[in-house]
Amino acid sequence: MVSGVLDNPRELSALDSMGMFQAAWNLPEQCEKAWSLVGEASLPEVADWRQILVTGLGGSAIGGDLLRVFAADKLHLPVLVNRDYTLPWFVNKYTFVFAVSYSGNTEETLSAYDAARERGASVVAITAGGKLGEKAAADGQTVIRVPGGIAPRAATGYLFIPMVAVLERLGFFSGMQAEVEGLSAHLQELRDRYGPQTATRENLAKQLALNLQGRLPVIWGASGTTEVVAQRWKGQFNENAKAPAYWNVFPELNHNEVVGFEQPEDLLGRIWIIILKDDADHPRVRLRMKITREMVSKAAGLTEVFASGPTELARLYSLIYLGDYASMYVAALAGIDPGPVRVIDYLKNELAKHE
Ligand SMILES: O=P(O)(O)OC[C@H]1O[C@H](O)[C@H](O)[C@@H](O)[C@@H]1O
Repeated sequence: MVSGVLDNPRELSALDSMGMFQAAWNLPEQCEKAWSLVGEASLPEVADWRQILVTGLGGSAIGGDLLRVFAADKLHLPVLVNRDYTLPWFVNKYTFVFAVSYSGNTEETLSAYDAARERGASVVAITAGGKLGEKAAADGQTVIRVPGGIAPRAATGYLFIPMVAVLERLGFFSGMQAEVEGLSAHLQELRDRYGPQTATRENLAKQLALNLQGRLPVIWGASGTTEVVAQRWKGQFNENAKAPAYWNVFPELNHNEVVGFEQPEDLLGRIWIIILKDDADHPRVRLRMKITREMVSKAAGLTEVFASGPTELARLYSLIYLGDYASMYVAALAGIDPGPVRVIDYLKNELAKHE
C-alpha cells in the first residue's frame, strides 16, 4: 500500500490552507458547543404548526436533511427541506421555518427567508452572521449565532444541532442533550481512528481514499437512514477533492441504476461503489444490498462501510465523519488543497455582476 502523503501529517497540513483537517478534528467539540448555543435564546411561541421547513443550500441544507431523517420517527410534524429562492405554496403562518446559512449571505436562502416572513411563518435563523443575521435581528426574529471562521461544510454540527436544541426547548424532542453528548464522545473515538496521525494500515478513511484515488465514487445509502450521508459524501468529494461523485439510495436504485453496469467497460472499471450500512436499515433493504453487491462487484470496485455508535445521531455522524476524512485524503493524494472552492467563488462573483 503506497500511502505517501497520507502518512505525512506535515505534508497534509501544508496542503490545507483553510484548516479543514483541524476543523474536522474539532467536530466533537463543535457538536457540544452547538448544543449550548441555543441556551436561553428567546424562541417563537409554539403555535398550531403543521410542518417544519428548513431552507438552506449545500452544507446548510444537509443539516435539514439530517433533521428530516432523524425526526421521521419522533415528531408528529413533517420536516421538509427547501433548497431554493422560493418556498412551496403551502408555507404560511402554520409553518415553522429554520433559515440556515453559515455565511448568512447565500442569496437563495436570503430570498427564501424574505418569502417566509411575507407568508407570516415563524422563523429561526441559524447563521454566523452576514445579511441573514442582520435581517433576522432587525425583524425581531430569533437568531442562533454560531461561531464563524470555518468552511460551511465543516460546520455541520453548528448547522444541525441547534435545530435539535430549539425543538427540544419547544417540547418537540426530549433527551437530546444525552444524544448529543453520546455523539460527541463517539466522534472523539473516531477521530483517533480516522485522523491524520493514524497510519494508513489502521485507518479506514485513508484506505478508502486509496481505493478511490483516480476513480469515480458512487455512494449508495438507504432511504430513511443513510440517504443523507450518501448525499453528504457526494458533496464532500466534490468540494474537498474537486472531483465528480454520485449518490443514490436503496431501494430506489434497485429499480434503475443497478441495470447500468453493463457498459462502457472502461468507465465501469473506474467506478468505486461505497455502500453505507446501518443497523436500522430495513431487513429487505439489507438483503437487497447483499444481492446487489454480488451483481455489481463483477463490474466495479466496491466497499461496504458500517455505521457505529451508541445512538442514532452517533451512527449517522460516524459515517459522515468517515466520508469527510476520506474526501480530504483523496484531495491530498491528488495534491489538492481541500479548502478553497474557486469554482463556487467564481460563480458567485459572476452572479453578483447582475444584481
Ligand atoms: O451555509 P452557507 O453560507 O449559506 O453556504 C451554503 C453553501 O455555499 C457555498 O456554495 C459553499 O461552497 C458551500 O460549501 C456551502 O454549503
